[in-house]
Amino acid sequence: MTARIISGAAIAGRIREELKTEIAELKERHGIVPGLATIIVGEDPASQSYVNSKVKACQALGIFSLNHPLPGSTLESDLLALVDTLNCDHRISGILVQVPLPEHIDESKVLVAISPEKDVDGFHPVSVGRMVIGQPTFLSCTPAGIQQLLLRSGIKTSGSEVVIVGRSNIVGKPVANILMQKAQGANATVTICHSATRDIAAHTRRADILIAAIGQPRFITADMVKPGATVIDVGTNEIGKTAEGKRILCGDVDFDNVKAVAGAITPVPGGVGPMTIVMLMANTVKAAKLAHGIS
Ligand SMILES: Nc1nc(=O)c2c([nH]1)NC[C@@H]1CN(c3ccc(C(=O)N[C@@H](CCC(=O)O)C(=O)O)cc3)C=[N+]21
Repeated sequence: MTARIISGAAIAGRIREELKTEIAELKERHGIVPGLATIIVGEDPASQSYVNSKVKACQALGIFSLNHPLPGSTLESDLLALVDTLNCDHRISGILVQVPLPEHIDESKVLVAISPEKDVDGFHPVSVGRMVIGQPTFLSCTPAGIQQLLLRSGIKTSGSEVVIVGRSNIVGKPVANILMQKAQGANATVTICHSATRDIAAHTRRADILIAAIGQPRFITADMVKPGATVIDVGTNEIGKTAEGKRILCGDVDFDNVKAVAGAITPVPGGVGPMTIVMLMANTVKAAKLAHGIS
């Protein structure tokens, strides 16, 4: 058997088309242009490349965007002051501060400084809290993208065994919460594995849906996957550069071998990554509507 490839790139393309229509309507009927502000501190090339993709995605959809690249030596107080300015800027519907931040800046302080109404990343404790108790909120983009991938590929989560490897605040924990939620009928039975889990493979082999968000190239091998399972690969590990200096990416899943066992699998690149970006656009549109009382 060889797995069906779930193309995040294709599904993200369809969501982009839906958003384009919605954005054009907002402009025509209400004179509203959604706006996204991105802040990046320091010069990490991977972070710069993600932020560039976000800015490009905004331009393609008709979302106003402001990027603030700041030097790595930026003071925490200056970053907080910029967030505050953007909180008050009526052109800006959503604010994204790229993480990780340099060591001298307290990430949690910066994330709580973002107004929850503009928290399109869904990292503010208020957004996280609302998500956990199933209230309407901004869902963080990678977990929301995974949910859309499953929904739009016809993969049933209700009653399914979902096993997540990785317990980060930006992927593992939120995706677990979203998929176990009764709201929208997600209703999965969720297990989270991490570095202290005894016998990770014993858990992953039970998964109907296996989500790999570890940050280690090819961590999930074929023997860890139940035949026919759906495998979602959240990893974006840089394993080298081409002769032209382009990054070579590899997921957390040993794709070539796992695809012979799995029923469906997401590739890297072209899987979860493009979904993350399009869900950020969706959250920005949602923030603009909320700010203007349009539902
Ligand atoms: N505040 C904040 N919000 C984030 O959402 C956030 C962040 N910080 N920090 C870093 C992670 C990582 N992340 C990715 C986004 C897109 C791709 C993506 O589009 N990947 C392409 C390949 C891109 C390439 O070729 O470099 C793909 O998988 O097809 C990957 C990773 C968002 N993150």
